[in-house]
Amino acid sequence: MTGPIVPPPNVPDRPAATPTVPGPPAAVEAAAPAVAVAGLRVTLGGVPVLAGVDLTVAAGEWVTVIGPNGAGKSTLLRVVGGLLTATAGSVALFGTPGGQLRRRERARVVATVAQSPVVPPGMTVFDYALLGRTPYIAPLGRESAADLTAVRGVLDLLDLARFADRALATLSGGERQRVFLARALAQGATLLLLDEPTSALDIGHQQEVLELVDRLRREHGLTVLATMHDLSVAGEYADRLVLLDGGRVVAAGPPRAVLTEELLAVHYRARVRVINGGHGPLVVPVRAP
Ligand SMILES: Nc1ncnc2c1ncn2[C@@H]1O[C@H](COP(=O)(O)OP(=O)(O)OP(=O)(O)O)[C@@H](O)[C@H]1O
Repeated sequence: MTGPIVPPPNVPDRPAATPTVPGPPAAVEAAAPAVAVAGLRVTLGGVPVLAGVDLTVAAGEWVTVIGPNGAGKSTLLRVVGGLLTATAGSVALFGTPGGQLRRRERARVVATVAQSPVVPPGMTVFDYALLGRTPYIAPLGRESAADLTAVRGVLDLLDLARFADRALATLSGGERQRVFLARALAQGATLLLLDEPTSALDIGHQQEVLELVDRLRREHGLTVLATMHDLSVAGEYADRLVLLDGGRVVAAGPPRAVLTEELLAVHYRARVRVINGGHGPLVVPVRAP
């Protein structure tokens, strides 16, 4: 990305839910956590995937869920984003029970970048990012000039303007991953759910994208709930890490408390060295002697 980073036009100025969200008065909403998950259980195909998860994310906070393959990280994000219904337990977004949010209202509050979103065949990059504006467009209506401006702004922000007219399917994996994020930012939601958002990005674009998200968080009150496999990067950007294993939270706290050689040996069966980094611990895999 070149040039100054500017926020997309529809990212709200404050972290609390927008007036479109039903529920308690604004003063109460502002104090409510962005995400409050309690006793969450999910059973899929007869298998317990989440086995009683509690999780709170404060408004404006960045929390990253880590854990080995199959731990339940994506499932947790899907439930928080309203894409999957829990077997038991509760989810509230900015103080409003998730079940009370209608689809359009939810889309103004929470935007999800899934691991492998479905790409409609033949759709251009611009039109895909424009899908993020759906919650603001009346049924059977057309997008407004403000919607088009918002999409252009987000594509500029993510260094994607030159791809605007290209079919999304013709982009590289990393370029496409930035387009998925563009659609989520165009949505202007206050809560961003990022499931492995940088897994296909080169190290430079990885830093640019995460710095951009962090800047939007600091300057515009975005709340971020992410999953990541790169533990060093997870620790550098998150205020808190939540370590999930077997559908349960087994550790949670600041990166220094969670990224320890002992915990990573037990839960990832990994041999690592943890060293001090600028913003958080750095996790270096080491071979057996
Ligand atoms: N529809 C389903 N039926 C049965 N099991 C499922 C279903 N969907 C997911 N699972 C299982 O639930 C578990 C958790 O999956 P999930 O994708 O949440 O894990 P994850 O922590 O995100 O993993 P990864 O790091 O590999 O992306 C896995 O063991 C997965 O096989």
